Amino acid sequence: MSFTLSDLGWSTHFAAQHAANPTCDPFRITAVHRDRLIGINPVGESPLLSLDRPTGDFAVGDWVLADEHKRIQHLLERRSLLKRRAAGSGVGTQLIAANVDVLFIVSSCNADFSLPRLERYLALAHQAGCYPVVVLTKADMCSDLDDYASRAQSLAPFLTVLTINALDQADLQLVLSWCPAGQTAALVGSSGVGKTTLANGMTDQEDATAGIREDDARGRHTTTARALYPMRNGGWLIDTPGMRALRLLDAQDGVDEVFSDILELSDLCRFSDCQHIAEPGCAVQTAIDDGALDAARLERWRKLKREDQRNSETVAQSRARDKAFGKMVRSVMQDKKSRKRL
Ligand SMILES: Nc1nc2c(ncn2[C@@H]2O[C@H](COP(=O)(O)OP(=O)(O)OP(=O)(O)O)[C@@H](O)[C@H]2O)c(=O)[nH]1
Ligand SMILES: [Zn+2]
Repeated sequence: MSFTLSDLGWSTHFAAQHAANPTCDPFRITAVHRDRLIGINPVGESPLLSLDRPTGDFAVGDWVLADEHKRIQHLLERRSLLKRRAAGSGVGTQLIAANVDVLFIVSSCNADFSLPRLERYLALAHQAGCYPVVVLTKADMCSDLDDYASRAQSLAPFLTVLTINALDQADLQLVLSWCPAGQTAALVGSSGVGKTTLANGMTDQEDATAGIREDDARGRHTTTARALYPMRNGGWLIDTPGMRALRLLDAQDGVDEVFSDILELSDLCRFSDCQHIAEPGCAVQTAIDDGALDAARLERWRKLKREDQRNSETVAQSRARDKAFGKMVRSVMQDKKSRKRL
């Protein structure tokens, strides 16, 4: 099956960048490996080489320009980027997906439903530059559906909230209609809410699990996991293990956007550095007293900001912390040694 560039999500945003380097061919990245990348274009899918930069600089969904030897010459400016703090103790950034138009934030109409969690994901969507759509699954097993929907809706006036049964074809069509042909979606949400069910329902299941066959360096056929799947309606779905473990990273702007009501109130506080605890003339506390602002929402905002600050700790800060820890360990060891000698 072949796709045109616009089928693959190409737009004037990318065409303008290609115009500056017309001798190169555009490819959309479908998989990122340690030593190479896989790209797709109207001719088909093929391995691409990155000579100047590590493959970790690229994300599934990226558009690149490659020369006739399939060497990547340019990474095109992204429309959106989902990233996370790399696993482990390092402070590196791991790119998760690029050029995602719609982020489906999946939760279910049961115990998983949690406003703080939805807010986190909303902040993430804003930060990345994706359009958020809240999808509440298991509607068929819930008796107070409107209650869940209106609580989610209360997070933002124009937030799109869908309540669906992920096993129902008509409901799947409704979800798909929010990511039309040529657009790219991704799913986030906790374990068990129905992401796999949705992903399978929105894509051609066989195709989604098929992977890519390619020749490795020794000419052997290998099958590698693909991460960009065509959806039934001509849209695309990015699904990677990293996508399932997203945390907030440098999401300050996103957090501020989700809690813009609190920020607007803060502007009215008497003191510009008001902590909204018990200061005189605090507009935030007044709003809580008046019932205009939920105290729990203020608490959630604080928690999210703290978490974000920790996650955004700079390399220097983290090194300093590690150094201080190393020093402490050494002095304890020294202490032990000198005590042994006694
Ligand atoms: N009745 C009903 N069952 C659903 C719905 N969505 C998902 N399920 C079921 O819930 C279970 C979990 O769904 P999954 O799709 O595996 O959830 P997941 O989010 O992919 O979970 P992880 O793979 O752990 O990340 C499965 O048994 C699904 O069949 C729904 O809307 N209605
Ligand atoms: Zn205040």
